[in-house]
Amino acid sequence: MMVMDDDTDLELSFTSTTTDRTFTTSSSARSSLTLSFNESLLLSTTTTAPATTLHHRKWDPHWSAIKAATDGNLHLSHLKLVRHLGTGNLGRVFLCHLRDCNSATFALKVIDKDSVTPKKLSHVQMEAEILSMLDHPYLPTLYARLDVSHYTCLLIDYCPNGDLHALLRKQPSNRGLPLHAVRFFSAEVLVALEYLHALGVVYRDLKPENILLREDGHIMLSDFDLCFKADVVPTLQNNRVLRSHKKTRPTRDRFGCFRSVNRREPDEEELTEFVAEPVTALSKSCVGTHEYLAPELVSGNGHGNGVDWWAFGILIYELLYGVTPFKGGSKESTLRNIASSKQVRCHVAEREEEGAAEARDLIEKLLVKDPRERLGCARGATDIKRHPFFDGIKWPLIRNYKPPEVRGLVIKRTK
Ligand SMILES: Nc1ncnc2c1ncn2[C@@H]1O[C@H](COP(=O)(O)OP(=O)(O)OP(=O)(O)O)[C@@H](O)[C@H]1O
Repeated sequence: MMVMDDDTDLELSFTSTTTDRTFTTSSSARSSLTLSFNESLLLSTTTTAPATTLHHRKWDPHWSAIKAATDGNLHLSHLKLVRHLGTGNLGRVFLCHLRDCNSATFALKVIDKDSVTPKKLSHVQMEAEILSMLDHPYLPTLYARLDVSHYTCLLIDYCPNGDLHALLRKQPSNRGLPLHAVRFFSAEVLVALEYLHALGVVYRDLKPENILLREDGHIMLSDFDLCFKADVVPTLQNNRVLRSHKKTRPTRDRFGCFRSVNRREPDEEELTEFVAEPVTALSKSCVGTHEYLAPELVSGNGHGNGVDWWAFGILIYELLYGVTPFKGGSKESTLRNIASSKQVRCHVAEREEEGAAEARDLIEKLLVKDPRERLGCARGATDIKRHPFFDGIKWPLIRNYKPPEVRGLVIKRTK
């Protein structure tokens, strides 16, 4: 790869490999492309910047750096490309920073619209549209969309800590992450999915590769090209819930003996809860990554919000055990395993840490073949958050939790 950063021209050329991790990808051929932006192209840039004043991260120094460097109107010429970070289905991603401020780093996703199929072009539109809607700490901020000639460039947050897939591979004997880390990362993913679903966005591509890690160790979900949008009607629902799932105590039977099985305290309370779940979402296009596809996606008879909750179950499983539960010797056999699955059993070597039984129970409730019976499908994250695996998490404070210390994760602590 070669990167040239002249003050007037941005030019780079590289050889890259397209990936075929997703179901929609057919090509795994190497592609060699040259990108060059000359003066006339730079002048013809159309910049679409989201309304910064409304953004919850308006205090973010990235916004003020952009404002200071550009008078608010960002062009490609304001950016200095540093290196190629990776190549995806749609385009290439570069690390860059503002020419006038090298501490303000970003990721620039560059899509050559002339080199993608009409179907992939619709994925580009979807990704740009979804990104422009997002305003959440676990999701990327779209600082600008730059349309230059036949290129669309999306300027988003840069995550220097890689992704959860790479982090998993750094664990001893590929045995999964420590349980407290699984709990932390899956709780953050749950909150990100909750937000997406509240916007009516079904994500459809949950997997460790798409969970990037920010400098501070918190997650950032990426890749929105396979999403679909649906209607969502937020409601307030009254629900009877147990005060605490762990409140059990031995009870005496009528002969005065202690029963061997603990019974739950009937300690219920009525709660009014906010539910915003796209329960009527329906799509028939089969997209996603094989090992993460829900049975209804594999059968192709239509699917909705439930595919994300299934994938959430696969994710927790993979983070815990280092493998996915239905993986076969080939993509076809993986799909067969998913289609024939009745009820998943966590058969891999048991983990003994505290909380492992709760994790297994949650996985089993998420990996239910019938989406109507699957945890999360009816009331979304509201029900999943209440599962004993997440007991003790103070959800409104989760953004302030300290990320776990995990081998291979270097966290920059803020003072
Ligand atoms: N914001 C980011 N910060 C750091 N690295 C990133 C960022 N976004 C993408 N990358 C890197 O660039 C690579 C390509 O990302 P991209 O989102 O284009 O495709 P992808 O993750 O391979 O998914 P897909 O092909 O399904 O769209 C990723 O694998 C990742 O390594």
